[in-house]
Amino acid sequence: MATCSLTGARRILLHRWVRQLGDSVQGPQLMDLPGNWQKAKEFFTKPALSYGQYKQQCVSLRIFAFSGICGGCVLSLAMFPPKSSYWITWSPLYWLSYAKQCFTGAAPPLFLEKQHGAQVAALLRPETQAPAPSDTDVSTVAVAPAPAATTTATSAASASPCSVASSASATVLAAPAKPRVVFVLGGPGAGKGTQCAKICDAYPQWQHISAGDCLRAERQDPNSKDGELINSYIKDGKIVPVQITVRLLHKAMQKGQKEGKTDFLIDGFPRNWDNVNGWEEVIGDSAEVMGVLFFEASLAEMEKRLLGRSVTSGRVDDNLESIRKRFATYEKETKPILEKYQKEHKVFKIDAMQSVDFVWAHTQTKLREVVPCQQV
Ligand SMILES: Nc1ncnc2c1ncn2[C@@H]1O[C@H](COP(=O)(O)OP(=O)(O)O)[C@@H](O)[C@H]1O
Ligand SMILES: Nc1ccn([C@@H]2O[C@H](COP(=O)(O)OP(=O)(O)O)[C@@H](O)[C@H]2O)c(=O)n1
Repeated sequence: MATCSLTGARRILLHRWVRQLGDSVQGPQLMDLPGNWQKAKEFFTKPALSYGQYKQQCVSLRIFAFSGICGGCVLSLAMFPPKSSYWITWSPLYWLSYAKQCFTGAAPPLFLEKQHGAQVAALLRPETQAPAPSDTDVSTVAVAPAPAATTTATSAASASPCSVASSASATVLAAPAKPRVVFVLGGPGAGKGTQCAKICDAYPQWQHISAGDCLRAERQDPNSKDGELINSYIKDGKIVPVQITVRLLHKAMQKGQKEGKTDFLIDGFPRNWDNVNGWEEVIGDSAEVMGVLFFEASLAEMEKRLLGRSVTSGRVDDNLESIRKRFATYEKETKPILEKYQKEHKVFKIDAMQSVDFVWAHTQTKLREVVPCQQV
């Protein structure tokens, strides 16, 4: 009995103590959101008459303030993501496409599919590198005296296609044995040229060669016998016969090599089977095709961009009629080419619908995957 009344007295004391601390608020349960919302609103509309009421209003308001701030932070992170390539690689926005790639086979293979070799002796004596390239054959350039490929590795037989060797005291870095090529594809106006220009600005070993630019330059040449033909093909959004295109690409690569370039972005090529076969015949094994950067954007977005570009480009094909024809050619002829490279695990997709800066960050990440041993 005595114990019982002692417990009762303690309870009353404790209750009073808690009340003085202001913890005895009475109101809706935490999960009663409508009730809490009512109380939270009262914070602004109905001044509290007691401390208990005031505390309850604060507690209710806190629930909405907390979720509002957290929600706002998450939303702003999604809308204005940090410009870091790490974020772009691992952002939840890309999880779905990565999961898809696992099943469609578009992901790059985990293990090497072919053998890569390197002349270790030559690499350890870089001063004995091959002479300057000749005018006629891309394949004659063994090691260009250019900005070297710039990642260190532990072995010359490294999995990467760069020629890299290491010795006990120092690591010798050398340019690749063959010129390395990355094809850049995507619909007209997807932003291929814009991103290629950024790559070349940032990394001097790269050269941007746009098939379209080569053809337009050739068309302007009064001595060219192909000028008229090129003009009519471009106007109609059709693909120019590959003999013409690949000759111009080859010439541009040779010029780039003389200037010390080792890596080439071949933009807008190959656009159909004719292009693929022509490349194989003329360039073939003399260059190493590392992969395809594919800029993916909707037709509506590309049309909008091309119409924007038409204001200043002065291009005969930047008008609605030619644009639609180019889209048709892209859908019919270029997409099957992408499938071919996809089967070879060589396609590296980039979401080109985002802002230029966002696409640029993603491009750098992908370029590192295509050419793993270079400094990008
Ligand atoms: N990510 C982007 N967002 C908005 N506009 C872009 C983006 N990338 C490029 N553009 C613009 O779209 C137009 C087409 O870009 P361009 O790089 O010439 O495309 P492509 O070489 O694929 O035909 C240009 O006017 C360019 O400034
Ligand atoms: N490999 C190629 C690339 C371009 N071209 C022609 O050049 C035009 C312009 O190509 P481009 O790459 O400069 O421009 P976009 O269509 O990418 O904006 C194409 O529409 C084709 O007519 C070609 O015939 N073969």
